[in-house]
Amino acid sequence: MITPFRVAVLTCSDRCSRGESEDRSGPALVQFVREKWSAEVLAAACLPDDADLICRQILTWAEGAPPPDLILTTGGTGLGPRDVTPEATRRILDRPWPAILELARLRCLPQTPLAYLSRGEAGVVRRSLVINLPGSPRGALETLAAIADVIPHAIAMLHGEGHEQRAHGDPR
Ligand SMILES: Nc1ncnc2c1ncn2[C@@H]1O[C@H](COP(=O)(O)OP(=O)(O)OP(=O)(O)O)[C@@H](O)[C@H]1O
Ligand SMILES: Nc1nc2c(c(=O)[nH]1)N[C@H]1C(S)=C(S)[C@@H](COP(=O)(O)O)O[C@H]1N2
Repeated sequence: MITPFRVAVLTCSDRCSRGESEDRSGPALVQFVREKWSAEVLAAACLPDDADLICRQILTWAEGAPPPDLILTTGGTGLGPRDVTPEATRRILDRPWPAILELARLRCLPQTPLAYLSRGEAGVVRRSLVINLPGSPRGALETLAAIADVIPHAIAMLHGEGHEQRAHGDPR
C-alpha cells in the first residue's frame, strides 16, 4: 500500500443520532486514522441502533467508487437490547475475519476485561475491511490501537498485494 488508506467511520448510537449526547467516538477515530496512517477519511456518519440502516450504510460505502479500504463502526456491540451492530454486520459480511477482534480482546485484556463485553464482528464486505468497535471513546480507541499494527498488512492483502510488496509495518 503506497497510497494512503481510505477510511469511513460509522457511529451507531441512539442517543448521539438524536442529538441527546455528543458523538465523541466517531471524531476520535477519524483523528486516530489521520494521525496513525495519514488516512483519507471519505465519510463519517451517525445512525441509530437500527440494523437495516446500519447494513445499508455499510453497503453504500463498500459499493461506492472509490470504496473505503477500511470501514470502522463504533457502538452497539454490547449486550443491551438495542445493540445490533454485530448482527447487522454479520448479515452483509462476504468473508468473516473474527481473528482480528480476538487479537484486540487479548491485547486489551491486561488493561481491562471489559474488552470481552464487546460482541464486535469483523470481515470483508466487497473490497472493504469492516471492523466493529465499542461505543465509548476509550473502548473504541483502545481496541483500534490494539490491532493497528496488523491493519496495513491486512489491507494490502485484501487488494491482492503479496507479502513482498508490503510498504507498511513489519518487514518479516
Ligand atoms: N459515540 C459516542 N460518543 C461518546 N460516548 C459514547 C458514544 N457511544 C457510547 N458512548 C458512551 O459509552 C458508554 C457505553 O454506552 P452504551 O453501551 O449505552 O453505548 P451504545 O449502546 O454504543 O450507544 P447508545 O446507548 O447511545 O445507543 C456510555 O458512557 C456512553 O455515553
Ligand atoms: N478495550 C476496551 N474494550 C471495551 C471497553 C473498554 O473500556 N475498553 N468497554 C466495554 C464495554 S463497557 C462494553 S458495554 C462493550 C460494548 O460497548 P458498546 O455497546 O458501546 O459497543 O465494549 C467493551 N469493550
